Amino acid sequence: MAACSSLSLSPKPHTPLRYSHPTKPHFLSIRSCAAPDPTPTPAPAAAPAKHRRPADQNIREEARRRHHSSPSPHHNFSAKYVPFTPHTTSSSSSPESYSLDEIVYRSRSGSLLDVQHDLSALQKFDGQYWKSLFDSRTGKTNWPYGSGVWSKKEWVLPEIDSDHIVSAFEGNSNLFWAERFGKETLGMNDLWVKHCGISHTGSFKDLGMTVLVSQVNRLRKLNKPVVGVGCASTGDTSAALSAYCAAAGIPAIVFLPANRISMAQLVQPIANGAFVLSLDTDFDGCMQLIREVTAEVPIYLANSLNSLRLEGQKTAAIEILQQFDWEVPDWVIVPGGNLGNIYAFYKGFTMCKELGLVDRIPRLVCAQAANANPLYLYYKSGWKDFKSVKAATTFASAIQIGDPVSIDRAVFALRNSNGIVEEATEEELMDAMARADLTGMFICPHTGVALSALIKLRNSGVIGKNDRTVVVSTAHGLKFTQSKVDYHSKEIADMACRYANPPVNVKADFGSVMDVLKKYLLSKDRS
Ligand SMILES: Cc1ncc(COP(=O)(O)O)c(C=O)c1O
Ligand SMILES: N[C@@H](CCOP(=O)(O)O)C(=O)O
Repeated sequence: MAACSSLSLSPKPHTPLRYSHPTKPHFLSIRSCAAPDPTPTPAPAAAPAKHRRPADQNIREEARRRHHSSPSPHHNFSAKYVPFTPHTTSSSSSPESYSLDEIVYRSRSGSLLDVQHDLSALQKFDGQYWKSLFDSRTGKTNWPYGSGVWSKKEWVLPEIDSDHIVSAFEGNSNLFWAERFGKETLGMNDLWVKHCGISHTGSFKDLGMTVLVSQVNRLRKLNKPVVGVGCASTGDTSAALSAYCAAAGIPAIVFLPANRISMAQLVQPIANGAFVLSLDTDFDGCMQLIREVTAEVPIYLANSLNSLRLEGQKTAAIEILQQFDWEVPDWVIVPGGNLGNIYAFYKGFTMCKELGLVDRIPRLVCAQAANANPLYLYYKSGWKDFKSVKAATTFASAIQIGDPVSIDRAVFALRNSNGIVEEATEEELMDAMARADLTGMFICPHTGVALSALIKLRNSGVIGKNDRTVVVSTAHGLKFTQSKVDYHSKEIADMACRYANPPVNVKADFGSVMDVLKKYLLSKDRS
């Protein structure tokens, strides 16, 4: 029932909805209409273009020139890898550390790593300084600061040369005021959806991938042995990795669980020229394999096990604060799978507090699909008994993960933010997605999971009606259209699909059209 696909790229055999297409001219005929006129009238003499760069210059070179003429005063900011432990704080010192130019994913004891910034160097500047700096860069075309991630470069990868950065000017995503959904579904007036999926490859993964691929680009320039970059994926990490690697001319290798990701996700790495392996296993099996392969071959590991990714993802949290003019929301709800993102949000909020931009952090909620809920079960056990699960099929296919690599990071983030874990059944997440869409959004099933968590916490009174709440939307709904087609066709076993809105088949004559239209308008009149 979940969004499935096969590598053959053959159309799905069963297409429940039949929308009729108006007859379109063949694309060749459109092209011939637009063919250049053999005797074009001469264009009027163009006015001299203002602010145009000479043909041999670009924004990267401008940044390089700016840097040479006035080198950045921030040269003493630095960051390194330290082992992640539940007691790691941004200022604790560890005897074990690694340069970010080393290729290392785990500590000597096998724990995860964390990127630790030199907080005392950053603290030489007050909160107001950082706010003004970030605000001054937002949404511009200056390389690389126009990116929502690189506008926070000093807090992300302070030492990388801007010239090595691979960016699509990601971030700066819409913080959408969910006015109608908030009011009609939950009686809330301050509900927001952070649309991280309205982005370069259609998910929040772009935020971390620009950082990881930029660092790989640097490593290759430093002649480190990196022949390519690889990941296991449920479809979004692979899309982001492939796009950024294609932009940089670096080989990308992606391991995908066969028939478990959407067609739109599958075609992304294919189109971007990645080496795509479709494996007869689930995501956890792909993850195991990529870890074994990257231990043998100099392929750099791009999953969030690699803490570099989280440095980019944390900027979404900083961006939310920035968008609220540095006022802290009460709640932030994040759908969780491999569990890197919930920690990234915690880290972004915490850095803003430690560096004096805000005085508290929001409470975090991690939302899981009930069919893939190891964190939820752990939370319910009072954090006593973690067991990985065999993740079952879910419409929220990108979080169909039973053995999350960042489990320790997630627990740390939730404990330190007075956080909560919720879960959503298939029916709950699909209904929540449909209800949000009916108020003008077009969200993915994972965002449906987060909205279901919100509905539960609001109904139980944990989240108050005036609480400022942000739901993080992690991918674009257009990547998951099959789930919406299934829902609106009411073709899902054991699901009422209460908010389905199937098209009406009607005879193509005026009388028949008027009959159904009148009925529809009357029903609207009564509602
Ligand atoms: C669309 C989408 N939402 C949510 C998640 C969960 O993020 P994380 O794995 O960091 O928990 C993922 C990937 O896992 C995803 O692709
Ligand atoms: N949803 C992810 C799963 C892998 O997560 P990652 O953050 O560890 O790369 C995907 O799209 O692959």
